[in-house]
Amino acid sequence: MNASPPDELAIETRDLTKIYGSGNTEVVAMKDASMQVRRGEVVALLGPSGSGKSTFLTAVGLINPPTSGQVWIRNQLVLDGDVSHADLRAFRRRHIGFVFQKSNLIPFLTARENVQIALELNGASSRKARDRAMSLLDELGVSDRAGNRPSMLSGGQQQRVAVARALANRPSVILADEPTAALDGHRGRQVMELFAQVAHQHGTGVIVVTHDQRALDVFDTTYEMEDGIMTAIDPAADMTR
Ligand SMILES: Nc1ncnc2c1ncn2[C@@H]1O[C@H](COP(=O)(O)OP(=O)(O)OP(=O)(O)O)[C@@H](O)[C@H]1O
Repeated sequence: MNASPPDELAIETRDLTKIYGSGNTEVVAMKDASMQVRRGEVVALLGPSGSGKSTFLTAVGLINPPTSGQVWIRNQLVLDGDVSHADLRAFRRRHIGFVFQKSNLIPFLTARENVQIALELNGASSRKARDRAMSLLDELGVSDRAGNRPSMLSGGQQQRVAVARALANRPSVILADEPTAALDGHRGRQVMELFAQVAHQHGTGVIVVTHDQRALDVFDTTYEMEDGIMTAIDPAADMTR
């Protein structure tokens, strides 16, 4: 399924710095944050509240550009400081899937329709979108809930549908912001394992911001942020720098 060279980078950030405000109110939320994520690699990003994790994730997600530094996606320079080198909306839709703390599914659509609409918004015909939505739900173990609305699903099932939706357009990268915060330990671990499985199978680079230390063995690499400074805490990460 992954026809690209195995060491191709899904995402790379070079020296991302974000400064909010100026003068007395200046906050350096992120300083020279550099990360490389290979296709198929799953990365955890840890750090206390206010350490800059969301600032990093929203910069990588092309939502909140850095003050300086570069974001590369699939070896293409996309952001250099706040200067865009691509149509960010189109690029985001094509290359990035998001998973949030709560599943953010559309409440009046069924599980299948929630996945299908992501595909249709990207130009797929309704028949193709429907077939792919069903096959993703099947892969994620929730096809039996395809016809149910989110309120009929458990938290873990909702997150599985959210992962299916994030994968729908075959993104290069999935960014997940505390996706297991609303789940108990067992279900949280299952969702983390799912990220690893989909990353490996689809060749997707995954970055998961988490406070959950219990499932860290699922990740290929772990980074930590503290006061805006990001450090790789897995020795293997040094190989990629
Ligand atoms: N829009 C903003 N304006 C000014 N300061 C901000 C803004 N957004 C974030 N900050 C500050 O930047 C720093 C990093 O915040 P950020 O939200 O990235 O941290 P975080 O690690 O994601 O925290 P949490 O785990 O609580 O979500 C904090 O000091 C925060 O107060």
